[in-house]
Amino acid sequence: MKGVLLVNLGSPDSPTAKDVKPYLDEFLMDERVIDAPKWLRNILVRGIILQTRPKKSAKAYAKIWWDEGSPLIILSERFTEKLKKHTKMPVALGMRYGSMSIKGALKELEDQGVDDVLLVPLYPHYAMSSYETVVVKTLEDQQKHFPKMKVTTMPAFYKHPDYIKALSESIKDGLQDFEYDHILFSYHGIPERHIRKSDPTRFHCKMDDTCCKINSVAHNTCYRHQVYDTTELVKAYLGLPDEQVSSSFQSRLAGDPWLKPYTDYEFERLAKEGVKRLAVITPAFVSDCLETLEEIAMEGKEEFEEAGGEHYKHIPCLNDNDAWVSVMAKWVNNWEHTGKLDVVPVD
Ligand SMILES: C=CC1=C(C)c2cc3[nH]c(cc4nc(cc5[nH]c(cc1n2)c(C)c5CCC(=O)O)C(CCC(=O)O)=C4C)c(C)c3C=C
Ligand SMILES: [Fe+2]
Ligand SMILES: [Fe+2]
Repeated sequence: MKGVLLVNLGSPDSPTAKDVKPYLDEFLMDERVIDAPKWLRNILVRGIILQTRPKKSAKAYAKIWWDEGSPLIILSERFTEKLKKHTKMPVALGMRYGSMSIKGALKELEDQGVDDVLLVPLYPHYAMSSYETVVVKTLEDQQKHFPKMKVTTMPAFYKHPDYIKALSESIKDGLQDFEYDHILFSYHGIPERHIRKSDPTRFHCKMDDTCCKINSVAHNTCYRHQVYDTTELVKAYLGLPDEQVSSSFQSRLAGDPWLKPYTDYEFERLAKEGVKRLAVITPAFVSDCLETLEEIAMEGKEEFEEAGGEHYKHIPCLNDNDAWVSVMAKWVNNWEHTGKLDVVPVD
């Protein structure tokens, strides 16, 4: 029997340093997130980052935590429950890190008689630290614990017309009561090195727009290329003028160069250039989470206003938006009936 496995990133069990520490340990010790050799990762993560970060992160989590729990978990669960109503297949939700494991979700599917699984990483774009690590971990767990199961993976859907339409319409709704001078598309950042590592040709990605205009297989795994595609397609769908839209990258850690421009610098630049009314959207995330609710909706607002901006609005992620649930239902039901995944045309 066929079934669907949705996987998102995960959250700590509570917004306390005690629970944030093991969660961050699992997250940052992932070789696809901090891609240093294991001995160096140990020093960087356990010897340096985890000495101070859990306390700081717990404070940030406490600012956005809901009575029911982590927003990312609750919103992913709401999406899952709605999707279940649109498909006859069993649907389970797992998280890459934390206690809602992928293995547990696979077991839930197995208990319902599922032996043919459609894995849906809940990320629109391919990055080794998000999409790829979900696929690798799911296949590892499947081979180790459910060897008779078959797993098929949904490709990154960053430019699928159905996704672009749902995202654009949700942005339009979010902007109904907000007159903006500028819309900033703020994507989660990654180290530039990850882009080079994910380039199968080794030479294509130049970290600028010149490479993106030349068709290449590299784009199938290029996070930078894919996020700029999302921005351009939403811009075209909504008929937004070039000069009122830009993209940037948030949430970097200290050390390596990460994808630029950096979101916090953009808040300052835009305000200094006279933007008074700024709308920010965060399409690297399908569910609101720490990075959108704290870093963008709270910290970003302060940074923009301190630099001279006057009105600021964070547009929510797709979360359990009905049109988005219908799109996912269309894709998974199409796979159930035809075995095909008409998701993203590759370059
Ligand atoms: C090397 C560090 C990190 C990389 C690379 C990275 C990529 C990446 N992350 C997401 C999505 C999310 N990240 C979230 C939180 C978060 N991310 C990092 C580090 C890297 N992420 C850290 C240390 C944290 C924890 C919080 C903190 O201490 O600041 C979240 C939020 C989780 C939640 O519970 O709400 C999401 C979602 C993507 C999509 C991505 C690559 C494209
Ligand atoms: Fe992250
Ligand atoms: Fe490119």
